[in-house]
Amino acid sequence: MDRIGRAVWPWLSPSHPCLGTLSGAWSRGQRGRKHPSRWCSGGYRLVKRCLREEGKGPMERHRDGTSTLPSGPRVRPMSAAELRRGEQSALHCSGSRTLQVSPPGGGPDVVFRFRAVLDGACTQEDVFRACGVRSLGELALRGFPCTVFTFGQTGSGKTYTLTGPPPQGDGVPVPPSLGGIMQRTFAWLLDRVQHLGAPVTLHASYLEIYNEQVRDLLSLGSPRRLPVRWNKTRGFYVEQLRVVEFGSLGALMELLQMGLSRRRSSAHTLNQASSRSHALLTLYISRQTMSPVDPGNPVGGKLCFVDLAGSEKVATTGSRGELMLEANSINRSLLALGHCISLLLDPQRKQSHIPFRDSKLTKLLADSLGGRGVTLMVACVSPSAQCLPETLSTLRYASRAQRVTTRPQAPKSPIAKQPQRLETKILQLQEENHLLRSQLSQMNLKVSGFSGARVAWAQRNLYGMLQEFMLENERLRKEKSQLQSSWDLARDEQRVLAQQVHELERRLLSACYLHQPGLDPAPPCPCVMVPAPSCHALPPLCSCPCCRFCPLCRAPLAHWACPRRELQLPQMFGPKAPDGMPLSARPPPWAPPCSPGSAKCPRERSHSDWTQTRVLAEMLTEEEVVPSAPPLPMGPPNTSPVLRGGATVPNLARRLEALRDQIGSSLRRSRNVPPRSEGSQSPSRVLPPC
Ligand SMILES: Nc1ncnc2c1ncn2[C@@H]1O[C@H](COP(=O)(O)OP(=O)(O)OP(=O)(O)O)[C@@H](O)[C@H]1O
Repeated sequence: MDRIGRAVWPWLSPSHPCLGTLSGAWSRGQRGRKHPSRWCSGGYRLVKRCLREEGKGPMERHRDGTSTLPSGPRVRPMSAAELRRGEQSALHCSGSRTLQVSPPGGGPDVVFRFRAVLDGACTQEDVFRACGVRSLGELALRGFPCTVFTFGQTGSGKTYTLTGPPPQGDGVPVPPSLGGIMQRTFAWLLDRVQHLGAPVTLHASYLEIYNEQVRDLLSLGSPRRLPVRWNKTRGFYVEQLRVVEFGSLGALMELLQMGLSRRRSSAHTLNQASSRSHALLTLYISRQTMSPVDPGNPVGGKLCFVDLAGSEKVATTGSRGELMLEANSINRSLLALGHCISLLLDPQRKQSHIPFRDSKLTKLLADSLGGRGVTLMVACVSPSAQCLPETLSTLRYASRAQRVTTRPQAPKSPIAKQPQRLETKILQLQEENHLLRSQLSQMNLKVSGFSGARVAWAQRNLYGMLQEFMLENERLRKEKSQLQSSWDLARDEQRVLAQQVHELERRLLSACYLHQPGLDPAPPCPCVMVPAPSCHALPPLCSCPCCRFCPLCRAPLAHWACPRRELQLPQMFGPKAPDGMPLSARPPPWAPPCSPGSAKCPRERSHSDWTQTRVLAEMLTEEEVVPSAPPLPMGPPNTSPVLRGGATVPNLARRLEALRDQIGSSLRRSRNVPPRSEGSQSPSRVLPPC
């Protein structure tokens, strides 16, 4: 279906004075993308709402989600020079949307259909209201990059449409009634900003592209050449371009006048003030949003006005020398621009490479033509029959531009990007779920492929394994409780050893107190020990000083475990101990007393029980324990057993030994016994060798 045929021009009412005449403007938006469904449709809704708020009617929306902006041409009136030369008008308007081109000399008419046309009778205010620049301003305030540019033949009224007539002298401003789209947009924008209720920061830059060189029209000195760069985030941009902040309409107008006065222009046959460069004035709008979702996040939109230099036939304009060089440069860049637009318009080649790098102009307009912004293009044509070829070319472009579909993209804040990340995460999780499900189904298939006997066999095996695990757990639980009880016993023994030390100290004190010279010496100790390797690992039971050393090897004795000891003790106490308990089962004297109600009386424990408990306690504890053996006979003087974990056992045995020495010497002194010499042997100690 022909889109031109079903398109409507919603901006103009039937009673509008422009209808029925030859005038118009057309606009286009950004290029479509390969996957339209992935694009944010908020931009479209926003544009639609903006246009409705403006009372200009909605954009047309197509089934594939794209939309088209209103479009149409504008024709200037015949100039005084053309009228003087007696040139005829070749353009006629038939109806409100049809522009008819009648070649002089009786050739076939060419009919163009647009949504509307604007003729030379339209005032600047009519053009401003009709072309929808205010809607673009609203979009720019919401963060869209928007562009308005005029194109057409030289002398067709591009600069007049944007900025009004050329200034008559230095510093003489254009009368407000003749101000173009730019001045009116500035006034509207600043008025709109004041009523927004949110802080808005405005900046402006102004540059021209002259002979493929970018020059800063707002630079502090003379205009200088600036390079065009590209990076991933900004796209194409002009490096070191001066961007000026402004806060009032007067300041912005001054910037505009400054740029216009610096812009290159020359006179030729068709225009006495012909622009020799493309000029780009950009307003940067930074606005703090009041959105509860993303409060305070600045929205950066921009509104760019592009006044293109006009295409010209050198033969017609009579350009020579520098003018001809400028004309060639202008035509080359316009050709590159036309090529890019053609590719963008062609649905077959829309996805192919667009050669934006062919010229500085297409580089700087790349975002407007193929990015996410909204662009309004005003096609300016001359009614003169002498300019018919250029007029036809411009109208054909305008006609093709109507087929451009727009897909405005709403600006995305960092918070708006969050759902995108979450969406990616969800996709990853879904893939993982899918993988797991497929693995599970494969396992089910394998199990279902088993025969009944195999399934029974597997069940039996699993049951057996389960029983094994349960038994092992039970065994481990028992071992743990045994270890716990052993640990408790070791702690008890620690306490008992400490009590032994305390008892020895008490005896030392009492011996010193009972020291009375003149008493009979005590009988020699009847216990005679035989050194044995096992004896050295056991603590001495008897505190008698004569029992300290083995009579043969002179090593310190641990004689209470020596079997010979029990043979000798009956000489003193008879075959049984005084309490009637066998000696082997007799607990050491430092064993704690029986506590009533205890499960097992410690004094009923056998000697082996005590020994095992002591050794186990040494293995388990890393804390300070009472040593279970006397000092090693052959070791270095300060050698002490080392526990697990590196802790040194406190040499309490040495302390016990010293205490025994002191007790013995005290007793000897009290009984007048001469000190024992190392070599002397008591007669009672003459025993069979061990
Ligand atoms: N709608 C109009 N009403 C009255 N005068 C107009 C209109 N459009 C253009 N003119 C006049 O036509 C002349 C050429 O206009 P203008 O300089 O804007 O053309 P242009 O397309 O910018 O040319 P160039 O490309 O060479 O810069 C100017 O003197 C301007 O005042």
